Amino acid sequence: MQLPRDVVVGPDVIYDLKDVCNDLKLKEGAFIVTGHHTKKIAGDVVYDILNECGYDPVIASSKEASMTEVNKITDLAKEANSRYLIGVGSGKSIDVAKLAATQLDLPFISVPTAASHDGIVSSRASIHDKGKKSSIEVNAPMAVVADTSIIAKAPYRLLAAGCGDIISNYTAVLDWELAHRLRNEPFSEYAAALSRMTAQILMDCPEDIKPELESSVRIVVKALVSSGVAMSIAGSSRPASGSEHMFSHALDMVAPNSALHGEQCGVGTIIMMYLHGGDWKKIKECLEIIGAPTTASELGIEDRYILEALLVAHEIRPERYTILGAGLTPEAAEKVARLTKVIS
Ligand SMILES: NC(=O)C1=CN([C@@H]2O[C@H](COP(=O)(O)OP(=O)(O)OC[C@H]3O[C@@H](n4cnc5c(N)ncnc54)[C@H](OP(=O)(O)O)[C@@H]3O)[C@@H](O)[C@H]2O)C=CC1
Ligand SMILES: O=C(CO)COP(=O)(O)O
Ligand SMILES: [Zn+2]
Repeated sequence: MQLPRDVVVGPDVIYDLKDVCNDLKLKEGAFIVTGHHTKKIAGDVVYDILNECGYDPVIASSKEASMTEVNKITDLAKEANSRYLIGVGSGKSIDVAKLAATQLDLPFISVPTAASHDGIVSSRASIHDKGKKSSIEVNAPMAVVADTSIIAKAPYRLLAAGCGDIISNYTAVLDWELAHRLRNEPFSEYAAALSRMTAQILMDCPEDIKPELESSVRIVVKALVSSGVAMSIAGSSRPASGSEHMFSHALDMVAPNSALHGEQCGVGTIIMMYLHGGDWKKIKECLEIIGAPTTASELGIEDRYILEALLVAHEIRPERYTILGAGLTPEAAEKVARLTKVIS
């Protein structure tokens, strides 16, 4: 099981990065991967911290989570004789750095600027290749440095999306239990309990999640870390990714303008909870209190793409058995989307 060795969460902890690197015996040879917006917000700060230590860092921006970008970063880091990689930014930058580090068999440090999903800590990377997005098993970050002052200043939409990704653990675990019962799929009680408890903590206090509040960011980051740990224990994303994630991955494929990963997973959780016969109204209410989307129009996605995604979601990962089984009929897809008020 791979777990981060250091997880540092709190205000201004970006300035503890030097101590984290020293603790991990990582000094010279840092390669920083950041995003176009997040370079100014945190990438340059990380560069300056390591430069002042005389660690001679290299910094590069990555525009998308694609295999082309991963290979570009891998080549640049190889040329620079880098000894470790640091992903500074949101999901895209972290995934690119994580996979490049794995390809080079080098340590990786995650410095998220937004708490938008549990990829900030997990041993998975979501990468586009030849028109298809795949979730790839990679080395887990050696350390996670989550500066809650920086994350609190990120657009609130990103934090609300992170909550959707956490709440989706409910239906992911229900799907996993179903696959265990019907298909004898290996199941970890411990990973499932941790994942469910993580979602429960958030569901118990949705009103504590508010814009620009450092305490809200802390709740969400800690939950994302727990979700990542649950996936590491399971050795797969099963505890945090079920039918609701398949729906989100399907939306990424069929909708011309997809929304944020966590936003789509939150809406997917409402629908899949209905199919499981669970309390979908509670999920919807909780997302509404947080200020995360609960309808197609709030996602900025036309109703017809929601229906299309529901019809193909079961094909996304045929080996992962879920409540979607062999797929919904068009009538059933429309019924569930209307009853849950996701489409009108
Ligand atoms: N590895 C895993 O397990 C998982 C990976 N993913 C993947 O992650 C990606 C989505 O990540 P997500 O974070 O939702 O979205 P993005 O990575 O697309 O980031 C959204 C935007 O927010 C910006 N941003 C980030 N932090 C700040 C900040 N502090 N202030 C202002 N702007 C900010 C980013 O800027 P910039 O342009 O600088 O990046 C970017 O433009 C997808 O590729 C998805 O597949 C999703 C779930 C799990
Ligand atoms: O997003 C994830 C968990 O929240 C990762 O899951 P996937 O394996 O579906 O990419
Ligand atoms: Zn997710």
